Amino acid sequence: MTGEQTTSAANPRTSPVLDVRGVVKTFGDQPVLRGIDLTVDKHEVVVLIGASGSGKSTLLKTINLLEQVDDGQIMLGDTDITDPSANTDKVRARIGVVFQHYNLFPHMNVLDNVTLAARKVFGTPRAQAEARGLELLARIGLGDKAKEFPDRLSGGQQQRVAIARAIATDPELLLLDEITSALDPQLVGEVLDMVGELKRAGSTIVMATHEMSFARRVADRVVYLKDGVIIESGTPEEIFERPQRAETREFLARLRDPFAP
Ligand SMILES: Nc1ncnc2c1ncn2[C@@H]1O[C@H](COP(=O)(O)OP(=O)(O)OP(=O)(O)O)[C@@H](O)[C@H]1O
Repeated sequence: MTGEQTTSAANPRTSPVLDVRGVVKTFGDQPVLRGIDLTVDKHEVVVLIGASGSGKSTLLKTINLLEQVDDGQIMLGDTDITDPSANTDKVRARIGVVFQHYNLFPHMNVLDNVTLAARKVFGTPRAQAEARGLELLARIGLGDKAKEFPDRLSGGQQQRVAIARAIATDPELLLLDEITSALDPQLVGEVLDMVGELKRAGSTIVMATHEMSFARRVADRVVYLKDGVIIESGTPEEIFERPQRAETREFLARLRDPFAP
C-alpha cells in the first residue's frame, strides 16, 4: 500500500473546495444554466469546455458572485455563498479570478497591482505584501517589471501579472475565464505554462477555455457544457478519446472540422 492510500484511508474524504448544486440561471426568458452540479476537490483542475454561449462564463460568475443564481446552492468549503446573508467581499477574498481581458489597474505599477488585495483586503503590512509580491514576480520571470506600469508590458506579461495578482493572497480557489483568448497566438503559451505551474504547485482551479490541447494537458477533469447543461465530464482521456455522449462527439468533431455535418 502506498503512503497516499494510507493517508486517505486514515482521513476520510474532506469536504470539497467547491460544491455547485443544481444551479439555475436565467437571463430574461433565456435559461443559461439549467441545473448545474459540479464538485471540485482540493488541488483539482477542472476545465470547462463548450461552444460559445454554452454558459461557461456565467457559471464562473455565479461562483464569484458576479451573478446571482435563480435556484440551487454553491458551497465554498463549508460556506453557502448563495445564502443572501453571505458576505460578498469575504467570499470574493477567498477566490482568485482572472478574466479574458487582463484587467490590471492602469494607474498602478505591477507590484502595486499584485499587492493591492493583500494590503487593502487582508491588511497585510506593505513591506510584507511587497516581499511576497516580488517573490511571486520573480517566480514568473517578471521580477524586473515590478515598477513598470501595465501598458509597458506585452499582453502575455500582463496576463501573467493578473494571475500573480489572483494568487497573491493564496485563495482557496482560482477561477480562470478564457484567459488566453484576447492574446496574440505567440503569447498564449507563456500564460498556459504558468497555469501548468500553478497546477504543479497544488492550486485548485476551475477554468473555461477554448484551448482544447491545453485542456487535455492540464485538466484533471474536463466538463463539457452545452446550452447550460453538463453533458459529460471525465478525465481528458475519457472526454477526448472515448466520449460517451453523441453531443460530445459532435462538438469535438466540429472543432476538428467546422464544416462537419
Ligand atoms: N448579463 C447578461 N445578460 C443577458 N444575457 C447574458 C448575460 N451574460 C450572458 N448572457 C447570455 O448567456 C449565454 C451564455 O453566455 P456565457 O458568456 O456564459 O457563455 P460562454 O460559454 O462563456 O461563451 P464564450 O465561450 O463565448 O465565452 C449567452 O447566450 C449570453 O448571450
